[in-house]
Amino acid sequence: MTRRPRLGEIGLNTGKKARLHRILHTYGLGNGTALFLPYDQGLEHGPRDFFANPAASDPAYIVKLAVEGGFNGVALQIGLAEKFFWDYAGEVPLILKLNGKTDIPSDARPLSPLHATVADAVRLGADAVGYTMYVGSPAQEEDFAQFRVVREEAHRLGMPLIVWAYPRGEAVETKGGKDSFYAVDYAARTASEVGADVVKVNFPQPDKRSGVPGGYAAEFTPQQAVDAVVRSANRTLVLISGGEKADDQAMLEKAREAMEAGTTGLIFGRNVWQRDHDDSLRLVSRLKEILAKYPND
Ligand SMILES: O=C(CO)COP(=O)(O)O
Repeated sequence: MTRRPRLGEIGLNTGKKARLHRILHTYGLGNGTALFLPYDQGLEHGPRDFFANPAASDPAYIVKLAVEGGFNGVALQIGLAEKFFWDYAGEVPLILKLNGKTDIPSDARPLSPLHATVADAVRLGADAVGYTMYVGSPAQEEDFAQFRVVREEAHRLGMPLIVWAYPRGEAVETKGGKDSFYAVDYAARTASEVGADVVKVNFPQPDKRSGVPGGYAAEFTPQQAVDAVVRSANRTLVLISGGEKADDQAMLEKAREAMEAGTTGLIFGRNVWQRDHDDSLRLVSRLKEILAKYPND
């Protein structure tokens, strides 16, 4: 296992350190791990994600679930944060997603435009901001320029910056696919190089190409692949996302492998809220049993 970086050694300014400390050590299990509830799928995928559990289309239901489940944070876009976080402010950390897009246009030139600022996050009492970066997109240059402005503002205001690092674009598809180990590993490295405090990646899948260089060997076990991703992220903390709803056993195994490999935590949305309320909380307790085994100071 790659040793997960400690908060005290990742070069944060005071505001960033205080906020990340609150997220990791005051909320959730308080043991330095994190379980986040993301809720930007209504923008990113549209209403179809709520068909499995219509109650989840109500943001108030989700923010309450984040409090009841003892999450380390709930990730919302500005519109929902302004209307629904107020009732629970202080009870669960807010991660304000600053950019986002729909999946209606073709994915030829993925770029996620900004809808909010770090100053909005401060006003709303957020403990972190989230930025989606499409690594490898033909619009990467614009993305990097947009990100630089956010990074500077986050630094100035002492706000931890979490990058949702998504490999995207035609070039990525010819190099193993967006969820391949090559692409996820590169995205984690990119996020750390450009200044993310925390990076969120999908669980890496085996590379579909044959004859890839040794470092991307297809014989890696899933856990070895995540281990390499954590190493690539170096002093940027790594979160693994849940993805589409899958079998519980498979999800729990994914969570265990990720934590065993040295990730700091999990960001599971659809797998948590695309089921009824009590079932969501049951899965959350099982995920927390896993996190409890990997404390971090
Ligand atoms: O971070 C995420 C979306 O913003 C991950 O969500 P899912 O777990 O639903 O894939």
